[in-house]
Amino acid sequence: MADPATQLSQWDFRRFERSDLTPMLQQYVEVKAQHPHCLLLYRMGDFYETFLADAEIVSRELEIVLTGRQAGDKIGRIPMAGIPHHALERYCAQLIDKGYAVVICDQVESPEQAKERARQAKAARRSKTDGDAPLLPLLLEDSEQLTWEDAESALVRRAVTRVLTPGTVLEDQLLVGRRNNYLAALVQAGECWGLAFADISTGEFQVTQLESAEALVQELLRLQPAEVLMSSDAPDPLVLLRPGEASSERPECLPSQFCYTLRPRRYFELDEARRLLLETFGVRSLEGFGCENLPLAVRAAGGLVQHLLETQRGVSIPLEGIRTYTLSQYLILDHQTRRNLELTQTVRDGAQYGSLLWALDRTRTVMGGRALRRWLLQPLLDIRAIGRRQDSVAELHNEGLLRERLQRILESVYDLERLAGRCGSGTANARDLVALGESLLKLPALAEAVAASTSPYLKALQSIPVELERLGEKLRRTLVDTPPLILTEGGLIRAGVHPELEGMRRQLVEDRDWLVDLEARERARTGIQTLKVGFNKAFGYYLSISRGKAEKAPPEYLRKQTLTNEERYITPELKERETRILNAQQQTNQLEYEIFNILRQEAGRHVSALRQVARRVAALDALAGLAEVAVYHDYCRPVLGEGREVHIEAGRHPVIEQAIPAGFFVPNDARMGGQAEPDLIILTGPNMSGKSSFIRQVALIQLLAQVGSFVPARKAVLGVADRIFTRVGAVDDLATGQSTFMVEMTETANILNHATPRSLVLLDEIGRGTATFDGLAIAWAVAEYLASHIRCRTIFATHYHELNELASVVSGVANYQVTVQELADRIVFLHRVTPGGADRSYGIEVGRLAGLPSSVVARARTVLAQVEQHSQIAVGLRDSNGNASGPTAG
Ligand SMILES: Nc1ncnc2c1ncn2[C@@H]1O[C@H](COP(=O)(O)OP(=O)(O)OP(=O)(O)O)[C@@H](O)[C@H]1O
Repeated sequence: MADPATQLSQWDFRRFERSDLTPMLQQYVEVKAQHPHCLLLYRMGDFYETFLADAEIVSRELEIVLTGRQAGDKIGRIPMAGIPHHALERYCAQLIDKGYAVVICDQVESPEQAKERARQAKAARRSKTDGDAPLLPLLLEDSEQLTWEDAESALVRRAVTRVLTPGTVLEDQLLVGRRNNYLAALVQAGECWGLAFADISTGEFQVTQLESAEALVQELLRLQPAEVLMSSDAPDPLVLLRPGEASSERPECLPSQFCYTLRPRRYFELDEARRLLLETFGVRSLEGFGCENLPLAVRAAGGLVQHLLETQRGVSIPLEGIRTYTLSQYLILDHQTRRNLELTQTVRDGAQYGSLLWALDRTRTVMGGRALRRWLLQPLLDIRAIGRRQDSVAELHNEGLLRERLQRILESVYDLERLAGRCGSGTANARDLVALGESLLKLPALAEAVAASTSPYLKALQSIPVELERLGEKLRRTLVDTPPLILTEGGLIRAGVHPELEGMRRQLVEDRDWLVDLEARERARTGIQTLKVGFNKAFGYYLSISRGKAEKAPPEYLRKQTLTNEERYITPELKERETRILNAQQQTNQLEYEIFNILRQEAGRHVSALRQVARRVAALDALAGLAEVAVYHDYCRPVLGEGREVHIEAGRHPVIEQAIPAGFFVPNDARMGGQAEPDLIILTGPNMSGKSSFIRQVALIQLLAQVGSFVPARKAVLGVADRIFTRVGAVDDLATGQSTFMVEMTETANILNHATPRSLVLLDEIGRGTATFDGLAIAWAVAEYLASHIRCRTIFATHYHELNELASVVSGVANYQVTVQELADRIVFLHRVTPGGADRSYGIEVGRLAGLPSSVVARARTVLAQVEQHSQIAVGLRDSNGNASGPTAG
């Protein structure tokens, strides 16, 4: 059998005999052994150090210098890389972003405490043994010579204080403000899956059960979780599969682009999961959460909570109750559709600029930004819920001054949702509490502004819980405006807040004044005008006299240090005062920290109320932004009904119209799905005329309407759609090794298998990825199937003009074209959609515009003329009388 040790990398910690390592590295390896798959950041003074293989990874990933450290006589130097403690969050953010889990091991006592402990231990040993133990040849953390045993006990005690995995971070710097950070957990049983996901920074926690791996993958792609937990036979320590990492543990159906964490199966057992959930939420049954009878969902949720317990290390689990949902509550958008419609990022470069979110996001708070993003990715089906959002957009649209007033207030509201979470988990720092206080103090102004409002989302903010106002006031009253980040060095609490603190501070001032006076007193007494009082870390306060005057130093001055130009002295009186000052300073800092802690706990007790208000503020912000866009870009309120019609008058593409100069966008109508109207539109037109833009525009208007937004049109009456499907463009899916055409056909098959009469289907150039005749044949058959079998509303953009024949064969099909104007030497794109079919593509014209050499353009024209002359494609679909033949009945 292969020796497992030989498979370990050169610097794997498991290769080393612990007793060969220095005491400090033994301590390190002990901690590392409990977290073998995580990067261990080990606090040493002002640095977090990494050693061995971790050091190599960290230095490579963070581009920091790889140094070395002596690890013991037998081992020699080992790799080491460190980051300054104040930059911890920034560097952790980078590591987590790259899919690593990071364990923070902190010093839990000061070096002085450790030394004192060691001295006592040494004294105790001395009194027990006769002779001295052999002395260590090197000087360790102290100037005293120590034995190995002493050195071990002199080691500063350290403990793991945090385990950071991509889905369990709470720190501001580790999160993206305008995006949720989801931790997901999966449980599989046959075809079915349980899915739980939570954003622990905002407290959101949802569960569902899904009937196929395909549905699960679509949900994962919507959520884009930072980390996915999976039950496995893996051992207890965390095993993280970084994005793209191959592993037999991950079922093939799951996309490799996420970071997966393997957890033992017992975390996901039903009884254990249920028990943990009941205990965590302090309830007697899961019925209130709606998941009592959804065992897979419960198991996933239990595994998720168990993971949090392990990574949060005693920090209370900052989750609200569980919300159970089903996919059928929302408009279903598959991943391809969200991608094709460029809802949150563009296909070309993945940027937000140029996406629908970019065009619509006028939010003033990051939580408003998160809400809008969620809404766009998950539009609604319930007309009443949509109506509530529309009513609020309408009020904010009509009341411009009110909207502007609200938005001005929102500009100074911080991320209440996440601040609340950090208070609840006890991880908030003083700046967080100041931001929380400032934000809370804005709420009364919001409430006052909406006092007379009538729409639901505005009315929800009319009354602010009085305890939150009081909390805001208290925070402002107690904390200084810009407190330091470090909580234990004072400077947090305002003057005049706490009588005991005041007394201590007064005493400190008096003692310091005594020092200032001391300088004058001693100068007068000794007659040395250059005498000064100074301070340094090594030996505290001292009196300094220039070398020339040193002989005049009084006898009670004890020389402590000689420098080139000065002598430094101490006196018993000075030392006594110094001890007093340092003790007083420490006690003051400690008291400040205690006052801060009590305040933080008090804020933490309001976490639920804070989050509820935060969610309302976020929704108001998102709606105000939608209203602003509606005003500035002249959107209308769509009328939504239970019917199937898509009636859009003078519709525009919300993104393109903002990207091109004002007034250049040509509005177009769309009418389908109503009485005596087509269900399927065949849209032809030259290249570059605007076919793709038109079909996307129809989809986006439908989607925006179901988000509750106004839409870019003069008028819109729309039936609620259950799904929107798009099949657009041709992109190789290199990741899964599928060809362009295979991807196209897979997506088309998905549409044909899942579309219903209530769906809206947008197809762009089906069949283009294969030989012309095959492509045309497939396009024809697909269009025919959609029109005559599924009868969903479809727009089918194509260059196959032959498809225009379909309208005369199948009822409910109509032809539209995007028109161009043909001038003597060029064509002008009118971007106007009109009834009728185009018979030319002007592809060669577009090639000429794009700069093809003129000889190639001329040759293409000749070839086209010949091909057209001999083409019989459409003829084959006609019967002997010249009529188009219909689909076979079936
Ligand atoms: N209604 C419109 N008003 C103004 N400009 C438009 C309009 N529709 C489209 N455009 C502009 O025309 C360009 C081409 O549009 P689009 O890509 O939709 O054409 P297409 O007909 O799908 O072309 P192809 O067949 O080559 O894919 C777009 O980049 C857009 O800027």
